[in-house]
Amino acid sequence: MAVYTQVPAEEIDAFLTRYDAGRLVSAKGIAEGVENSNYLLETTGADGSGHRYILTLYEKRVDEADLPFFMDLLDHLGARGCLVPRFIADRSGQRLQQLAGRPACLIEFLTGISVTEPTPAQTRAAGAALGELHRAAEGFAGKRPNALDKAGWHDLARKCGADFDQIAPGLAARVTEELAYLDAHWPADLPRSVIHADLFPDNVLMLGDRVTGLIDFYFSCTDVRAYDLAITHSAWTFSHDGATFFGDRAKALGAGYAQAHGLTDAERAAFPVLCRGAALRFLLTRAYDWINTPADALVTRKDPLAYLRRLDFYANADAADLLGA
Ligand SMILES: Nc1ncnc2c1ncn2[C@@H]1O[C@H](COP(=O)(O)OP(=O)(O)O)[C@@H](O)[C@H]1O
Ligand SMILES: N[C@@H](CCOP(=O)(O)O)C(=O)O
Repeated sequence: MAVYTQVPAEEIDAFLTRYDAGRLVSAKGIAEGVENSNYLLETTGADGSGHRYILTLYEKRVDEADLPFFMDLLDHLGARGCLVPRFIADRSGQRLQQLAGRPACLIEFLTGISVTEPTPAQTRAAGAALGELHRAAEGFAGKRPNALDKAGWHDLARKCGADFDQIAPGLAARVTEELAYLDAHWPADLPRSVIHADLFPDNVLMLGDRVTGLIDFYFSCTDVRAYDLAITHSAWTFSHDGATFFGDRAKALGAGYAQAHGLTDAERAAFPVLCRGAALRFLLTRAYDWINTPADALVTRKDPLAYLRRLDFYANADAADLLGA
C-alpha cells in the first residue's frame, strides 16, 4: 500500500477550498503505487453534480523542482490528443501546493482499470499509445536528464554493494558483469526524446482493449526513445515473476508501436541491448528498495529477481525473438 502521508479529511476539505472543486464527500487512500501518496477524492463538484480527483503528495524519488517539467509535459501531450491527466490550478492559478508538509497537487481523475494479465490486444493498444506519446512529444521543449541512466545504475549498484547477495547468492557479481556489458554495448547515437520511462500495465488505464489514460509520468525524462519501448516490453510481455515470456504479446506490442510510430533499423538492431538495460534498471531500483525498505513499511516491496529472470532472457534473445520477424 502506498500512503506514506496520512492526511485528515478535514485538512483535505480545507485544501479544496482553494479550488473550484466543491466540498469533500470522501477521501480514500489508494493502495496501488509505490512512489507517492495518492488519494481518490470525491467532491460535491463546483456545480453540485459530483466530481472525482486524484490528490498526490510527493514522497521519495520525486524532486519538487521537477514538477513544472511534468506539468508542462502533460499540458503538451494533452493538447496533442494524448489521454493524460492534467494538473489542476487553484483559483490563483497555482498548481503546486503544500499539504501535510509535503508538495501536493490536485490532478484530473481518468476512468479505466489497470490490467494485471494483459492480452495481446491490450498489449497492442499499449504499444500504440506509447507510439502516439512519442509522436506527440516531438516539439516539446522541456528537458530532464534521466537520473536512472547508466551512471545512475552504477550509483545504485555501488549503494547496494555486498547486500545484493542477501537477495540471491551471486547477484552482486552478475550485476557487475552486466554493467560492464552495457558500458561496452550501450548504443550512442539513437534518436532521443522525452520518454515515459515507466509504462507498466499499472500506469495504463484501459476499458476492454481501449486505452483510456496514461498516468504516472514521474520518471519521465529525456533519453533514448526506443529505450521506452524496451521498458514497456519488459513490463508487458512476461509473467509477473519473469519466468515466462509471451511471444504473442511481444509481437502485438511491436505491431502497435509500429502502427503509431515505428523503429528505425538501428533502433531495432539495438533493441536487445536496450531491453537488457531496462531489465537491469528495474532490477536495481527493486533491489535497492528491497534492501532499504523496512519489513514493516506500508508499501509492498517488488521482487528484484523477477527482473533478473528477464535480464537472463534478454541476454540470449535477438530482435526477431523480442519483436517478431
Ligand atoms: N489521474 C488518475 N486517474 C485515475 N487514477 C489514478 C490517476 N493517477 C493515479 N491513479 C491511481 O493511483 C494509483 C497510483 O498512482 P501512481 O501515479 O502510479 O502512483 P506512484 O507514483 O506512487 O506509483 C494508480 O495505479 C491508479 O490506480
Ligand atoms: N514500475 C516500477 C516501480 C514504480 O512503480 P509505479 O507504481 O510508480 O509504476 C517497478 O515495477 O519496479
